Amino acid sequence: MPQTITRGFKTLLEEASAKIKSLSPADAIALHGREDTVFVDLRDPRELEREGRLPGAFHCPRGMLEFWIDPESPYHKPFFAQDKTYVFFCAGGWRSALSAATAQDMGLKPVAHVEGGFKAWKEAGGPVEVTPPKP
Ligand SMILES: O=S(=O)([O-])[S-]
Repeated sequence: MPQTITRGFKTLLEEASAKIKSLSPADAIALHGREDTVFVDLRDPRELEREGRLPGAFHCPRGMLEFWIDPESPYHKPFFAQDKTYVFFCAGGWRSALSAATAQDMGLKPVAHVEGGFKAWKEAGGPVEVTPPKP
C-alpha cells in the first residue's frame, strides 16, 4: 500500500518558521564575529568542501543535533552549553529552520536561522572560507 504523508515538508517548514526567529542574510552578516553569537553549520561535510565555509562557524551535522545539544546525551558537546545566541544555517534555509525549531523546543535559547542559507549568505557578500581541495 502506498504511504500517505499527512504532514509534508511544507507544513513542517511553516510550523517551524512561525515559531523561530529568521534572520535576513544581511542581519546575519551583521551578527557575524560578535562575542555573544555563534554560527552553527548543519550542512554535510561534502557541501562544506564543495561550497566553502562560513568563517568561525561550528559544524554540526544535522543528524547529530539533538544528541549534541542535550547535556544528558553521551554525545553532548559543550559548544551547546554557552550563554550565546545560536544562529543555524544550512545550504538553503530548510534544514536550519527545522533545526532551529527543534533546538528551541529542547530549550536552547536564543536561537535563529539564516533565511536562504549559505547560498543567500554568499550572494549577500558574507565572508566565505574556501577549503583547499584534498590532494
Ligand atoms: O536544507 S536546505 O535548505 O539546505 S535543502
